Amino acid sequence: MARQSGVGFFTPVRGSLAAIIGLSVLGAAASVVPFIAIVELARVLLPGLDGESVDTGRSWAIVWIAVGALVVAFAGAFASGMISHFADAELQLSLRRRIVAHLQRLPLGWFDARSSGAARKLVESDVTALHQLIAHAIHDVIMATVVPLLILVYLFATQWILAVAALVPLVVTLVLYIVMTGGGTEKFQEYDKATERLAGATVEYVHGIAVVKRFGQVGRSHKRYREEAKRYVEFSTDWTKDSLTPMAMVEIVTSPAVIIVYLLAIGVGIVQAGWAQPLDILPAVLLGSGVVAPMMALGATAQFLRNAMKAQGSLAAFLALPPIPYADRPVAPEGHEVEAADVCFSYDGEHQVLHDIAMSCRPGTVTALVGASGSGKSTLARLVPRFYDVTSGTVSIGGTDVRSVAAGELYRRVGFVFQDVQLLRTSLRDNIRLARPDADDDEVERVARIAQIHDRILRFEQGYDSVVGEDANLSGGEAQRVTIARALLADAPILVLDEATAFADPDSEAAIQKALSALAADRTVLVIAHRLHTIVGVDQILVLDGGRIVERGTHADLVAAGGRFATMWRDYQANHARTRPEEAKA
Ligand SMILES: Nc1ncnc2c1ncn2[C@@H]1O[C@H](COP(=O)(O)OP(=O)(O)OP(=O)(O)O)[C@@H](O)[C@H]1O
Repeated sequence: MARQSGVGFFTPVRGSLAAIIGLSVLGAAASVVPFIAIVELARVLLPGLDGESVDTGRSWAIVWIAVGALVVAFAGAFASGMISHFADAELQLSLRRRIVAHLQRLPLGWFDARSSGAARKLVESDVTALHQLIAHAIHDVIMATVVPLLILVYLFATQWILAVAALVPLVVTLVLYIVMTGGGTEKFQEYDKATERLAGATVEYVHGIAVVKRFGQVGRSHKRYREEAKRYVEFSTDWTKDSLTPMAMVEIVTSPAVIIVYLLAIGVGIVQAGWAQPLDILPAVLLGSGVVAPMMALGATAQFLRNAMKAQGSLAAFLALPPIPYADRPVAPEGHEVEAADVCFSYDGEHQVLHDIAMSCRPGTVTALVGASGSGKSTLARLVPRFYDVTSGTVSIGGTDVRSVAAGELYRRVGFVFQDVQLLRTSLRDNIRLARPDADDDEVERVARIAQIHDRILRFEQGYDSVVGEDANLSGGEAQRVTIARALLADAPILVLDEATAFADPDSEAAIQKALSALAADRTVLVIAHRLHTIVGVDQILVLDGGRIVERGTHADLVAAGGRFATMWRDYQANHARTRPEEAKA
């Protein structure tokens, strides 16, 4: 499937590719002609040494043909180089557009499960890797095949024994290459793996340095890095050692001087044997080294080609990801009730993460999802804004299946604030009014006040015009309050919230709680609750365990029932009486 969608990659530059191939073949062919011309010129001029008359007209014709061929060779190489760079730019643009268009059609969950680095790698590195293929490799490969082929045809036409002799260095080189690369792709795969492992260990070492230092594990992490570096060096050394002798042999058999002397020796032999005229040696001496030389230039190209193939594979796999389907005839929801009926869900089609979920969240109420880590709270919450589609059953808003609601309509109705806060590298003002770019400054400030972030913003020199990541470096809790302000301004009637735990310094946490309460007023709210004191007053609590709702009711109901929630609450209070007495009492 991945392969199929890769087929269309080059469609926008098909014409240019044909031109590149045509011009490269022409240039390659023309580059051989001057050498043939020298041989032919020798045939015309050398008899003159013996006092015979020389056909000057023919001599000049040959010279002009050689000059013309040189011009064509240079022009062909220049034009194909130019077209290939234009085609490369065009291909990169078209691919980047396809990637971005496809990104927009993917389920939001795809982004959730990946860092932004994954998308960046596709758009930047993988697309750039194709540059070498279009801009250089096609021309190089054509030169490396057409030139030797034409030379061999010419040599066979003039003196077949020398033609066979000229083939020998090529065959020897190919055999030596096979020996050096350990019989094909295996060694390269091993090399790739060693490089990847070393890169992984390096990243882990550099990124994790703060954490490992904190836990006194520097030695361990450093050890892994050292081991991988050692393994890499050992692999490279072994490989180099194994290929040292064949590499030296390749250098020798492909050296033009060696080839010329070798062909001269054979030439002298066959002239002595009376199988050829002295002039018949000239073509092989002049052109013989050209059989293997262009092939040698392919060495560096091969590595770029492998990268390009890999990039093409990952781009094809990405473009083959199924987009989220939207209804041809969207239905507008009537009301803001959120319901789930018989919902089952699996990320991978094998392990079911949610089982037979039924829930109903009425407008103007707050529903809290609680449960152990991994019980499925985030997954269930993410089904409402269609980060993923249910495997079976339905999630609906206002009585309409979310799959039947138009994308824009769905995001207008369902706001979400998750913990992995995403702020854009633009002004705080624009970050807040992302969903409503027409909102005026007063409105932006109003929501920022409610979200408890206004004062903090004013403390930046540029205030609301501070650019995130440049003028304004926000803490996790502050960033989350900016996204709360954004959600307030977007004014979606349904809200899915992930209560912050990651940024739980007491001041920030209290501010976030206040901001969240403001956000919740008059909406249908589904909140993933981690700290139970914050949900004492909510309208209903759904307790999840292993992807099932095992209890539901108000806080008082559930505590009175003495079931799982009651135990959670007791444990929570016991823990927090020690750490945060004011919360436990709440
Ligand atoms: N993107 C994903 N791909 C595959 N499996 C996933 C993905 N996200 C979560 N899971 C799995 O689904 C199950 C439910 O995870 P989920 O994040 O919904 O639980 P949770 O109750 O929200 O946990 P936490 O409180 O730790 O956030 C877990 O077993 C988790 O490993």
